[in-house]
Amino acid sequence: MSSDVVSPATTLLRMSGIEKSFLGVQVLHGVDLDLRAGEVHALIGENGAGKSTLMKILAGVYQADGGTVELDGQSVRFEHPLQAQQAGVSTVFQEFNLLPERTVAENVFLGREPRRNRLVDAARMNTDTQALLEDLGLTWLRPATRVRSLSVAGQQIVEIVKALSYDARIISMDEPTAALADEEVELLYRLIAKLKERGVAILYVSHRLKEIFDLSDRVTILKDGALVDTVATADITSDELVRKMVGRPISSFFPDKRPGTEAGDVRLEIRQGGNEQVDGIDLTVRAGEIVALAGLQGSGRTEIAHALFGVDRFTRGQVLLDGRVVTLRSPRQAVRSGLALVTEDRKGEGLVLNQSVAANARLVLDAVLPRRASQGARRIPGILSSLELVSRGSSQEVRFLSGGNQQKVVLAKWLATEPKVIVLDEPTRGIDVGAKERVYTLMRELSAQGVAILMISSELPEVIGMADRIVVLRDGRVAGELPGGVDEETVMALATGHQADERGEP
Ligand SMILES: Nc1ncnc2c1ncn2[C@@H]1O[C@H](COP(=O)(O)OP(=O)(O)OP(=O)(O)O)[C@@H](O)[C@H]1O
Repeated sequence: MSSDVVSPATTLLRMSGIEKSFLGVQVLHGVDLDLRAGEVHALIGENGAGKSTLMKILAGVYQADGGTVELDGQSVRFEHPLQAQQAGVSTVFQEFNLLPERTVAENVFLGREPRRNRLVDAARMNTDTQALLEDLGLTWLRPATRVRSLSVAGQQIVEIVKALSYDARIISMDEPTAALADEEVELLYRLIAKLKERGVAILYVSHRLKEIFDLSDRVTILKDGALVDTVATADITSDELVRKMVGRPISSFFPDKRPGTEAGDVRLEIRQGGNEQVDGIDLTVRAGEIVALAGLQGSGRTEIAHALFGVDRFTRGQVLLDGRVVTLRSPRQAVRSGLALVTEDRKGEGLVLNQSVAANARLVLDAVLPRRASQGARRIPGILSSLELVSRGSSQEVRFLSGGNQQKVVLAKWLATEPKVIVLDEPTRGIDVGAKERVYTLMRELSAQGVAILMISSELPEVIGMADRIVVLRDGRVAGELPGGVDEETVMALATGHQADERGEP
C-alpha cells in the first residue's frame, strides 16, 4: 500500500484531555482536538479562551500538565519545537522566525543545510528550494531573494515552504491573515488549497468568521479554556457559531447611533495636506462624527494617521483642531493637542510587556499629561471593564495576557487621555466578535460625548456599518466621499478606480 495516498478521513493527530496551568491558574481544562488528513480545522474562541496555548502545546513550545497527544496512533510528547517539526508538526506563528538578511533558500534549510565536502552546498539548497516552490506554483518567489525584501505575505509563505521541507503533515497557523492585504489573502487561500490536496492537516486560528466559512471543514470552539464543541462547518450558521463562542447571541453587530448624537462643529480639519506619500488631502471630522478612511493597502490611509500624529509630517497644507492651526511635530505634541492614535499594535509595541495592566493603561497619561494623570487614571477601571478585559486583575503583567486582551489595554491607554479627536487604525484586528461589539459600542458612546473619530479599517463591513461618512483614498489622494451604509461594491469601485461592473481579473 502506498503511504502517499491518505484518505481524507484519516486521523493524523489526536489530543485528548489536555490540561494546562500557568502559575497555578488553569487555562486549559481537558481539551480534546483531532486533526484529519487534508482538512482545514478552525480553532476559535474569545480572546483568552486558550487557542494559542493549545497551539503552543502542539508545537512543543509549552508542555501539557495532563492529557495525551497521539500522532498516527502513537503517543508523543514534544519537549521542544524542533522535535515537533521533525515529527512533521509545524507552526507558522505571527512573529516570524526567519532571518531577514538571509535568502529564501537559506531560511528554508536553516540549521540543516545540505553539505558537500563539509561546506554548505548553496547550489543544491537553491535547486531544492526551487523545486519546492515550483511544486506549489510559487514561481514568482526566488530562492536567492533576501527575506528582508519580501512582503509579509511573502515571508509567511517562506515559513510554510520551510514547514513543507520538513515534510510537515500538520501545519498550525495563528491568525495568518492578520497582517495581509486582500490580494495576499488570495495567495494564502490558494496555497492552503494545495496543502489540502496533499493531505496536510491545517489547524487554523482566526477571529474572522468569513475565513472560517471560506476555508474550514470543521471547527472547534473553545470557551474559558474548555471545549464547547467540534462541528462540521457546513452544519453550522455563523449565528450559531457566535453563540457557542460568546455564550450569547449578538443581535445587531453594529450598534445604532445614540439618540441625540448630532454632528457638531468641525474638530479636525486637514487642508491640502501633503507629503511624500499623500497629496492634496482635504478632510474634516466634526464633533460626534465617525469618518472612515477606506482604500487599498498603500493608498495612504495609515500615512495620513501618521502625519496627523507627528510620527511623520505633512510638509504641505495645514491641520486645524477646533478651528485653530496646530503644528504636530511629535506624538507628544499631538497628544497634548487632544489627539489619540490607537494602532493595531499587534506585537505589544507601545506596551511595556513586563509591567502591569494598570501601569500600561497609565503610560500615556504619565508620560505626556502628568498633571492630569491621577484624575485620568480613575477612569481606567471603567474603561477596562467596558472592554471586558480578561485578566487576573490590574496587577497582572501584560505579557501574560492573550493578544486580544493586550489590544484592549492599548485602547484603554488612549481613552484615558480623554482625546478630542481619536484616530483608530484597525481597532478591532485580532479581537473576538464579542469584544468587537464592545469596541463599536464604545465608539458610539465617545461620539455621543462629542469626540471626533477617524477610523481606518480594511474590514469593509465595519467601515460601512460604523461610519457616517467614508473618505475613499486611492494612490495617496482622496478619490471621493461616500455616505455610511453604502454597499461594498461602491466602496471598492472607488478605491480601485474601476466601475463595479468592469471589475474582475485583469
Ligand atoms: N505564559 C503565560 N503565563 C501566564 N498566563 C498565560 C501565559 N500564556 C497565556 N496565559 C493565559 O492563558 C489564557 C489563555 O491565553 P491564550 O493566549 O491561549 O488565549 P487565546 O485564545 O489565544 O486568545 P487571543 O484570541 O486573545 O489571542 C489567558 O488568560 C492568558 O492570560
